[in-house]
This record gives sequence, structure tokens and C-alpha cells, in this order.
Amino acid sequence: MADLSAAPNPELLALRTQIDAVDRELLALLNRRARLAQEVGEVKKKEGSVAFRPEREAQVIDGMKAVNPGPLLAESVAPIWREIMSACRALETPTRVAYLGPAGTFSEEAALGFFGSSIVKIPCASFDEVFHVTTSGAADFGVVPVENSTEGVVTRSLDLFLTTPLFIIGETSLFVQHNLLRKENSLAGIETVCAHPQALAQCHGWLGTHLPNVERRPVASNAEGARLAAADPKLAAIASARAGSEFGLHLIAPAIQDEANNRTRFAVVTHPGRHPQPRASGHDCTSLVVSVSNRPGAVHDMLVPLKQHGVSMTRFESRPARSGQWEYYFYIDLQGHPDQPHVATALRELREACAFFKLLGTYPIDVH
Ligand SMILES: O=C(O)C(=O)C[C@]1(C(=O)O)C=C[C@@H](O)C=C1
Repeated sequence: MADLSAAPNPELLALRTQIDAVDRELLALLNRRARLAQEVGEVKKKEGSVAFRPEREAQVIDGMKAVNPGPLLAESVAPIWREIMSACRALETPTRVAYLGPAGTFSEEAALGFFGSSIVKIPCASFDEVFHVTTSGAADFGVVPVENSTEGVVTRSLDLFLTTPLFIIGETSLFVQHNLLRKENSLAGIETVCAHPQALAQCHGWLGTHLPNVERRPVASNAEGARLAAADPKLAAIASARAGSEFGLHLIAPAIQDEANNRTRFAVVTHPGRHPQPRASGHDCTSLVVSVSNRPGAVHDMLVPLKQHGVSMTRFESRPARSGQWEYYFYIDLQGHPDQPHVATALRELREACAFFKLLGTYPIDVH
């Protein structure tokens, strides 16, 4: 191994001098970009429109990925430009984002991944509170999980979509690695494992094998479990490595989720009175919730217009309507935007076949 205390290698020094010069050029260019964003912000203020434009941000990222000559990896382009746009957006107006806290949750990671780090963070105690503060206007946007590749839908979020006026303006998905964290650096002596019920379910197999006689305690969030585990050596938590370092815990067992490729999809919601529906970006998803009358063939009839007008359905989920009559709400995701004539026609005909129809939102498909 090279001796780091020796005089620096002249070749290395020369390369670093060049990097310093490029960084200064980049900084000048970024400030030029920031001034342009400020001017855009002034124009928007004059016309009374909103700062955040998810469709424009998706197009910028798609465009940069398309022209990237490398060696920068394609997957590095999106996070870099998200941060640049986040910093530029913050010069136009603050973006206040609510999510399930405390610090270190996957919801926080999803919020930062979608909006970049130049935001005002509003950590909440529950999904209900995220919807509440976003509805009241204390937050501009809320970020909530909607489905997990191991556990399926996050039922509370879907139910809240139905009962609040909020609508979806974006989506983002995260690779979710769960870790067993604890104050002591060993598995021995754990009496209780604390985590959000979704995380306990996603690690059901591992817990059964390695900690079969340990109590599983559901708590409001994984980060809350980590906070509790930091105060009591008999407790362990299931949470992200970020939550572990936030609360000074040892990582006892990494990646204990039952599915190696465990992903969670989050929806970004806002209030229709404060934000318009995003325009078409070219790669969009439209989400709805519907119900049909309880008769043979009703679900089939409702879906026929999608086939007739060539609209792909990417998700179909049912939830009990809680009427006691074996009636259901269907949560549907379609590919496309209502500004496209074939999507608009399919939606109109589908709506005619439904007893209940609510458009949950139309938004750019997640770009990585
Ligand atoms: O193009 C705009 O509308 C801008 O405000 C600029 C910008 C950007 O930095 O590129 C910033 C915020 C918007 O969400 C979209 C893009």
C-alpha cells in the first residue's frame, strides 16, 4: 500500500490541480444556471404559477441521460441533476416536504431522493399526519409509501387517498435494505425487536430462523425503533444503516429482509388547491380508484376501454369498501397522461362504466 505520509506524487498533484480548475468552472456554470432559475422564478411569480414542475425536472434528467457521453455512469446523472435542480428550486421558493419521521426513515430517504436535499423537512409521527399537514397547507408536499415488492400494498396510504383531497404528482422507488441494529454488538440477550409493522413482515423469515423466541414489537417507524433501541440494551431495531448511525447503534446483521431485491414505491402528494396537475412529460402514469356495481362481468366491462384504446394497465389492486357487502375499491395505474387523446377517451369510457371514479393523479414515471 502507498505511504500516505510521504511527499505527494507529482502526477497526482498535477491531476488534482486540474480537478480544482474544473470545479471552479463548474461552480461558475452552476451559479449561471442558478441565476437563470431565479429569473424563471420571477416570471412564475408574475404569472402566479408554482415553482415545482415535476414534468420539467423529469425531462431535464431524461435529456441529460440521453446526451451523457460518459465515463460518468448513467445512474449517476439523475441524482446529480436532482440536487442541482433542488438547489435552484430553493432559490425560487422553499419546498416544504412532509414524510414519516423521525430522521433516518426510508420515507425521509425517498423524500430527499425525489426533491433533493435543498428542502424544508417536516418529519411526521404517522402517515395520517403526513396527509393532514399536506392538506392543511403546513407542508407543500407529502411523501408516503404505497407498495412494497415483498409485502404488497401499504393499506393505510391507499385508504387515505380515498378520503382526503390530495392527489399524486410524482413517484419514486427505493431499494430497501433492513438491518438488525442494537446498542450491544451481539445477538445474545435480545428480548424484543422493534420496527414498523411493514418491516417486521418483510423480515418475517429471518426473525423466525435467528430470533424465534423474541417478541416482535410494532412501532410507529423503523427510526422510532432505532431510537428506542439506543436507550435500552434489551431492545433491537430493524432499520436502515442511516438510522443506525443516527442513533449510534451497532449493525448486528445486515440485509435481513426476506427478499434480496426488496423495493418500496412512494407517492408524492399535494393539495389540488395549491398545485396544478403536472403536464405530460412523455413518460407518465395515471392513477385512479374506482368501484363498480356488484354484477357479473362489471370489472371486465370497466377494463374493456383500456384495451380498445391501447392503454396499458401497470397495476390493479383491490381494497374492501368496508360496506360489509363484499364490495371493493380498485386502485388502477395506467401508462399515459389524460392530455393524450387515446388516454382521455379510455378514461371517459372507463368512468362511464364505474359506480365511483376518482382520479388520484397523473405524474412522470420515476426516472433513475
Ligand atoms: O424550468 C423551471 O420551471 C424551473 O423552475 C427551473 C428548474 C431547474 O432548476 O431546472 C427548477 C425547478 C422546477 O421544478 C423545474 C426546473
